Amino acid sequence: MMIRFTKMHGLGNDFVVIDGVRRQVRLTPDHVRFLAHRRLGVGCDQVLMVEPPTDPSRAAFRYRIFNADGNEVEQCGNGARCFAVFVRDQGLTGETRIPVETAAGLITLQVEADGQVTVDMGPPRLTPWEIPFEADKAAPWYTLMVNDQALEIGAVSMGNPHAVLRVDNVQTAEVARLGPAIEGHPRFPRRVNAGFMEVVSPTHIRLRVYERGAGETLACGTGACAAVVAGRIQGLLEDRVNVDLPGGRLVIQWAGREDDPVFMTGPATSVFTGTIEL
Ligand SMILES: N[C@@H](CCC[C@H](N)C(=O)O)C(=O)O
Repeated sequence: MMIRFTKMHGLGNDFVVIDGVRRQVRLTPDHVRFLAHRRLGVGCDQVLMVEPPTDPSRAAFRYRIFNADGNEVEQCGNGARCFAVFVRDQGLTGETRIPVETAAGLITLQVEADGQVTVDMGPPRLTPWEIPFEADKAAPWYTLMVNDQALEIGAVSMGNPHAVLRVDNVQTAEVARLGPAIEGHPRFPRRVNAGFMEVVSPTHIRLRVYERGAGETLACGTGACAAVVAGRIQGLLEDRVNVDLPGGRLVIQWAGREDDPVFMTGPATSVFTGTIEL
């Protein structure tokens, strides 16, 4: 099967985006791994599939997310912004406010006048069973034993699971060593995205994320939201925070109550389009 795709990125977190609205496309895990392969395929951190909604009264689209390892996952913040630009560029909608179904629930995107996209990611989920994370009750931080090392982590779901570790300096953080060990830690039964957060001030953090199923990426939107939520719960951050990732800056806002939605603002870029045989 020959498919058309658009290569996009959000601050360097890159995607192969496929229109599954005009033509039904069924992707297997092997297809995803091939598309994501940086030598044999197109190359990306995630494959995004845009589809018709299951409930047209709530949203015009559903968008699905597949990690480079072939697994389908619940949520992707940078992907959401790229999805919004994709459906407009493809002429699938002329709206600037776009509600969309994801595996983690409905989220709403707003395309701003300057081309940036603000996403209402919904409220964070903090109870351990919702993340999912093995712990007796919700707490601002937990001690996680990793290779005989006790790490203090925050645990947050933004629809997908995140562990957030505070570090003194993101540049020297042991992302390559600790990232895979946290990702596959047995207390996270569905594995986890591992964020390494340096708090510069109450309104500014630096962040690197070792993503579940993709490895370290240049940016992670849900990771930025989770880091701000974890930092705010720990009393370190204010309600509007600039998050500097290796690929650039996101602005994250969270008023701080458990049912308050998290808002993420940042860019989304189209790089090229192509066709590929699956
Ligand atoms: N890059 C994404 C997150 C993609 C999914 C993640 N790797 C997971 O497995 O949950 C983002 O920008 O949020």
